[in-house]
Amino acid sequence: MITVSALTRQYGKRLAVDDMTFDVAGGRVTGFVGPNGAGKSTTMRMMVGLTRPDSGEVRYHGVDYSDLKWPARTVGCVLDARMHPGRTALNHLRATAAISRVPAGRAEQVLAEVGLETAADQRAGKFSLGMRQRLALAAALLGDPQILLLDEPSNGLDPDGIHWLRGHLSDFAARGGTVFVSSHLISELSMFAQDLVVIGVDGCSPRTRSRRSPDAMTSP
Ligand SMILES: Nc1ncnc2c1ncn2[C@@H]1O[C@H](COP(=O)(O)OP(=O)(O)OP(=O)(O)O)[C@@H](O)[C@H]1O
Repeated sequence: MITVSALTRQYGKRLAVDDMTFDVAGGRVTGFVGPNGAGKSTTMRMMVGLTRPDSGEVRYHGVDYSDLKWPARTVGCVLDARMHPGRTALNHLRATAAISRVPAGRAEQVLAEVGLETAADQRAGKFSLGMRQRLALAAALLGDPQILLLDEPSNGLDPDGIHWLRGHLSDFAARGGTVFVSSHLISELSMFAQDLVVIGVDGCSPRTRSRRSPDAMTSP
């Protein structure tokens, strides 16, 4: 369970995230939907300590992210698909594994898990956006986390890739994992998310709500 309480972040005069409160249940896929500029990325970055909130807090089973014993092994993130262009896919994962203190052997496993084993020795700089998204997901899976936070992970994926991603995330949740995945398209999330957090253009909490059934979803 992730609890987001009264998160607020301002950039200059722009209130990017205003008093955002919601929770994310374990063992389910929760979609995070809102239009461009609504504050989804800023919220997700604050959830893993990459952007400092002006106020508010995020707790994972009651524990602050900065106090988690193994943050990278607890929470796997795809917050952007940038990576060192000169590194091969396998070397990128090995380097990430080393930083996260994960056994290097996991690199091959997660590469196969995302269907990139035949591209192991190709440089990431030559990858399509869809392949980079798969590689970013592989990096997020390295630490065998219980929680996945994914910001627009289907960007650049073709229809087969999107179908594969939905299945992969649903399986992850069915095995007890927690998935929090953003999109600006409610139609995309409604295909597989069980819960939904909807935010408006000003990223404010009063328009944030959870739905417990895809059948009940409507456009924000
Ligand atoms: N580093 C930053 N500096 C200044 N303003 C920022 C910064 N990051 C985000 N913003 C602003 O905060 C607001 C929310 O941006 P954010 O990227 O969180 O929205 P989003 O919902 O993820 O949008 P998108 O769907 O387009 O990715 C926007 O107005 C954006 O311009």
